[in-house]
Amino acid sequence: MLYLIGLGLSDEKDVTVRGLEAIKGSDRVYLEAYTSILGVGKERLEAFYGKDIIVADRDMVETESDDILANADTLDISFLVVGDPFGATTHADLLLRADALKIPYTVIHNASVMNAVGAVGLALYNYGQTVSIPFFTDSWRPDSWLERVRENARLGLHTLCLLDIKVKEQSEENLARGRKIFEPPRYMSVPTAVSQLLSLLEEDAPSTDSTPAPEALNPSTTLAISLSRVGDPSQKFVSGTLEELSKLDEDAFGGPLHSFVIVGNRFHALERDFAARWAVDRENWDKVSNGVYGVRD
Ligand SMILES: C[S@@+](CC[C@H](N)C(=O)[O-])C[C@H]1O[C@@H](n2cnc3c(N)ncnc32)[C@H](O)[C@@H]1O
Repeated sequence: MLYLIGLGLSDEKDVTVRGLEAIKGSDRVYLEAYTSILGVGKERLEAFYGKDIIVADRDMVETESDDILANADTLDISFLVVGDPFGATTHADLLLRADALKIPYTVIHNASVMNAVGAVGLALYNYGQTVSIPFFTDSWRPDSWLERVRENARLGLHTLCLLDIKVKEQSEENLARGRKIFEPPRYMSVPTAVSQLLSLLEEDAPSTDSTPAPEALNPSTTLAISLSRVGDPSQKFVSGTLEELSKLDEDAFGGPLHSFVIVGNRFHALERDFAARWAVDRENWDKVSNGVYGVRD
């Protein structure tokens, strides 16, 4: 049996009782370690679960899934995913492969950033498409996600922006020379994401749609809410205009992981008042949210 197990968002104790029982009974335990991280390292998980853990990087999951699934028709294999196994990344490939090999699987769910984002105060019902913001490079400034944000904005819907994670990346030189030397992991912070967004807005990249929506995103009147380490005791939320968030330094948000929400242009009064609690500048929040934003029933 293959168990696909969500670990939740914070530390080793967020695993569910069913998840823990499955892990304890497994012959091999893998930890998917490239789409998200917990606030604690693998050693803490091993000590709590009483099991050795094999770290599965992207390469292993994408190209060696048959090794992960080896003998899973007679043995029990656990594949651990931070958050929920279907939160953002689906791991559908692994399940399809298991299916093709006639290996039965069980999914054990847990909390995900996709539902814990509710903690910032905006109703989950009022979110549109989620986007992932990739790191810009010197030669590549991917912006297709911005059109998704604008589509949501036209409908008055909020956008959850998940931020890029780079683990086991090779420098161009090491890649070219075939050297398996990896750069330190990088987790995109809110300041980086907001400054990338503002630089795209400055360029005013033409929309592929003729609807005149770009004005829906404006540095001084678009509200956003950051969430750092949601689900952890150290979690932190900050709300304000894009401009206000861009002026804060990294310390205002603390360590990874970070996400942020671009508020749609309509607020339910409860959403507005709840999210006001994290405002950088409460007076400005009230001015923008009451003056620029519409009201949702
Ligand atoms: C590809 S998603 C993986 C989601 C994970 N499977 C889940 O269900 O939560 C990873 C991104 O989600 C966001 N994220 C995950 N956990 C978070 C947390 N605890 N607080 C804030 N953002 C988080 C970060 O932007 C991170 O780069």
